[in-house]
Amino acid sequence: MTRSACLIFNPVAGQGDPQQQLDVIRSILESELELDVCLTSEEITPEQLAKAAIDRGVEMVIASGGDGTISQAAGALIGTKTPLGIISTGTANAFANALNLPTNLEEACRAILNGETRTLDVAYCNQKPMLLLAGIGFEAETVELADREAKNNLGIFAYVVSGLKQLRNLKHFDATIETDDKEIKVSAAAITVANVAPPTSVLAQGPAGIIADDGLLNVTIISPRNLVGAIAAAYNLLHTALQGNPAERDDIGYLRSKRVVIATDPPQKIVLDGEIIGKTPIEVECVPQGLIIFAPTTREQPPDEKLENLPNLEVKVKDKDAP
Ligand SMILES: Nc1ncnc2c1ncn2[C@@H]1O[C@H](COP(=O)(O)OP(=O)(O)OP(=O)(O)O)[C@@H](O)[C@H]1O
Repeated sequence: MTRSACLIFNPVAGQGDPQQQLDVIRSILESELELDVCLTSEEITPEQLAKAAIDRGVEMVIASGGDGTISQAAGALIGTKTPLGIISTGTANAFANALNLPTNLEEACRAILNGETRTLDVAYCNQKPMLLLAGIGFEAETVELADREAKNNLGIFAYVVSGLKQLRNLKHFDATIETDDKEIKVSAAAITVANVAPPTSVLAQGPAGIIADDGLLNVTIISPRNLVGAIAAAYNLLHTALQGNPAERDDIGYLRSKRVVIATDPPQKIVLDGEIIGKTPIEVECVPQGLIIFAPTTREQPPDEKLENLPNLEVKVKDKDAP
């Protein structure tokens, strides 16, 4: 019997041609699914559309858009048995990158039709669904500067440009962090609470390995003394994350907890899965194994070497046994 699915499609996410993307998605998915296509608008959220789809009894919900769209659609599925299909067409696509999900349209559609699923932790941040992370301070200011116009003009570099602008404006705040077993007071420029995060979400990379199904949130606290310290801290975080090691500078701290409450003085902006949602305080609670997603279990690893087509290329393979 044909399975029923609701496709929630954000027509303004990312920089691609939405009509062409929708045509490709439909042509693949409609071969095997009874597909109900719902477009998001500024007023109609992915969460509302996903809730209505569940009420209609669909067997799966598929979200196509950026991290904001995917996170909000997932919100309606937390704690249900309805799986989420993910087609990333956004600017950063951090969720797909963190979980090694396909970011190519055709591959993403095939992964959904294959039907292999995986169960992940999710969280609620101030009652809103969180798949990736909540950023306080620096990251929120950076995301706010990278508005739709900047993303349309610069793509992913909109975040880099606004991050560099924001560095010149680095401000510290006092924070109180309450975890399952501690209350911590600290001065910081950025605090990130992550469920999952790709290595490019540098400010989340304090601990080694952010595990998507360990039932815990990862908190990274960054307190650089000045601009040079901030750049050095960001470099250290990226470098250690790519090597799978924890950060090791005195101005970076990290811890894990199932629930975290953070208050700041003065109040700081919060970015939740790519969208500004207001100001501190925040309360984040992990929902272990709260979401089922379609995910290929065996994906081809990307090659770790590419040299072909470089100008004047000559490659000589060394004899390992030679002295
Ligand atoms: N039809 C629409 N017209 C205008 N805005 C929309 C529409 N549908 C959704 N939105 C807005 O899109 C935003 C979510 O975008 P989303 O995160 O999916 O993509 P993105 O910003 O390109 O990607 P990323 O999160 O990777 O940077 C929300 O702020 C939402 O209000």
